[in-house]
Amino acid sequence: MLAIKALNVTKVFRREKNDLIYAVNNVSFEVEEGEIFGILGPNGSGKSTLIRLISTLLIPDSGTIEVFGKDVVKEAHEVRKYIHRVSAEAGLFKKLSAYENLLFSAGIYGLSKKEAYEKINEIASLIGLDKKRLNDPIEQFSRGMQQKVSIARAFLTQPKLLLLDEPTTGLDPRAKLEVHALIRKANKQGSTILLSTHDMNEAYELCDRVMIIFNGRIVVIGDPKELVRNMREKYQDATLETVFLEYTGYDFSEVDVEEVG
Ligand SMILES: Nc1ncnc2c1ncn2[C@@H]1O[C@H](COP(=O)(O)OP(=O)(O)OP(=O)(O)O)[C@@H](O)[C@H]1O
Repeated sequence: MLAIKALNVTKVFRREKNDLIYAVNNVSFEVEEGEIFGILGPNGSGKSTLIRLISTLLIPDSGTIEVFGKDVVKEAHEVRKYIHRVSAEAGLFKKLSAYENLLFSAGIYGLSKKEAYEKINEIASLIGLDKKRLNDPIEQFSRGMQQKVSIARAFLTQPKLLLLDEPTTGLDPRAKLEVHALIRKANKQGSTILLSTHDMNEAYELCDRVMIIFNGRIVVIGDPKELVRNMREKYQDATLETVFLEYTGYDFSEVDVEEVG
């Protein structure tokens, strides 16, 4: 079964009267159930907009998106049962402790208090969240720690589709690896994963397929290892970063570096 089927999706933002931004421009792609699917693209290329469309937070101007066969506009209520989205703005209650935030979410998802405590402790140790600090209010947490709490929240339940908008931005290298392990674990347990990232190593290691978007349009979709292999025919030491730069039209060899002194 398809986890996501997007067909000719366009989302336009109006800045001023005649100034239109095609944040997502006639995009079609499919994500198979069970995949870890990465969205890559420069700043402002439309990654977050696309994730917000899939998670029913925005309505497309044209085209359709189905999540496990349900239309994100006409059957938004059904779609919301399948998904959980994590984004950079952590969306936590700042005055409440991490525990309280997680218990609150667990309650919404119908976990008993006992189940919730067990789950929270398990996930906290998996992502290296200091247990001693779980009772501190979120506003006293660093950005990375807040990010970890919002990731922990996503793993309290087993969503059919996990939408992770730059889940590891701002995390230290160890925390990144811990989150990667958690993503793999959730995937093994049955969650399909869609994640956006600026970390090419992360995408290369984690994703079954990646999609690079540029100015709201898809420029390439494929297995990252295969994309790199193909690129090595042109550049011997190509990495996914080379693929990214090639497809998004950036060429650093053309940048003049001014020498000072
Ligand atoms: N609510 C909005 N109103 C107006 N323009 C918007 C809105 N949201 C996004 N945009 C514009 O749509 C385009 C795509 O933005 P989006 O946030 O989807 O990019 P992104 O690829 O997620 O970027 P980043 O990597 O910087 O997070 C940008 O030009 C952005 O300014």
